[in-house]
Amino acid sequence: MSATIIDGKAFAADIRSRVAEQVAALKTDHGITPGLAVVLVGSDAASEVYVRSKGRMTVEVGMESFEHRLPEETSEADLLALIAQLNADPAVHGILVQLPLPGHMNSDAVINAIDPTKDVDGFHISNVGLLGTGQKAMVPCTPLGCLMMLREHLGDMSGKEAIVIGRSNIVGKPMAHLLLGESCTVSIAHSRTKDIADVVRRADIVVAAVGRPKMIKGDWIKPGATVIDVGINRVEAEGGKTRLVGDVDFDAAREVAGAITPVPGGVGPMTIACLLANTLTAACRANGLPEPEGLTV
Ligand SMILES: Nc1nc(=O)c2c([nH]1)NC[C@@H]1CN(c3ccc(C(=O)N[C@@H](CCC(=O)O)C(=O)O)cc3)C=[N+]21
Ligand SMILES: [Mg+2]
Repeated sequence: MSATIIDGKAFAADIRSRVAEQVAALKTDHGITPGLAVVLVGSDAASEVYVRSKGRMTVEVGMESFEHRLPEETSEADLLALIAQLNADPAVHGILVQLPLPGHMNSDAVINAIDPTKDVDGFHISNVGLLGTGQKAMVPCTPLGCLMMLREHLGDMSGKEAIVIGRSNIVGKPMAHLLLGESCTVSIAHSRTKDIADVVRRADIVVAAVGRPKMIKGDWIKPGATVIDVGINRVEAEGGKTRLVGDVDFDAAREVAGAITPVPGGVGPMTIACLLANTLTAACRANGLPEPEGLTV
């Protein structure tokens, strides 16, 4: 039996159209245009691609896009000064500083300088604390996108065994909190986990976020499990080309799983859609308006 393929690309397009509708209403009813500022320090080729597609989709949903490209050698003080300026700018409702930052910067200090109400990545310690205590937070975009796909596909997740593979602050840890919020029994596996295949085999829900191509094998998957593949790994392909593969061995896992997300076209597009949803949420909250429907946790 072959798994249902969860179409993140189509789901993301649907979320963006719902965001666009609510942005239009915000404009006509309240004269507010949500604005998203993206800051890119240095010129990593992959980062350039993401920043461009974020900028394009921001404009497509009717929001204002502010792009700030700073040279690699920018000082941390100069970056902090830009963040202070964006924090104070009423036209900017969301701020995203593209990670990773150059090695000479203290990323924690930079992220924690963002006004937490504008922190659409949900990486500020105050948003991490709010999520960890079950309070209203800005939720990191990738885990939020994964949760939306899981809810759509599974509905009630109460009592299900969930495993998150990877313990990063960006995906693994916030994902585990979100699954706890759905009343799953949650485990986090990582590079030191013993007998990881057996641990994964118990899970009804698998979220793979390790950043290692095809690490999760087909025979690690419990028959019928739902598999969310967060990995976006660029690997060499035939003819000197490159292609994207996930953290899961897709061809093998799809023969066992009940449902699985593809790479590309799974989690990646959902991440960007959730960034736009978070920016809309931030604009609503900043103006004392109700939360957008169906776009927050
Ligand atoms: N502060 C910060 N926040 C981020 O959210 C953030 C970041 N820094 N740094 C870089 C990573 C990476 N990231 C992606 C988003 C969408 C796709 C995406 O849409 N991928 C497409 C394929 C794109 C392609 O072909 O390269 C897909 O999976 O279908 C990929 C990667 C967000 N990141
Ligand atoms: Mg790890």
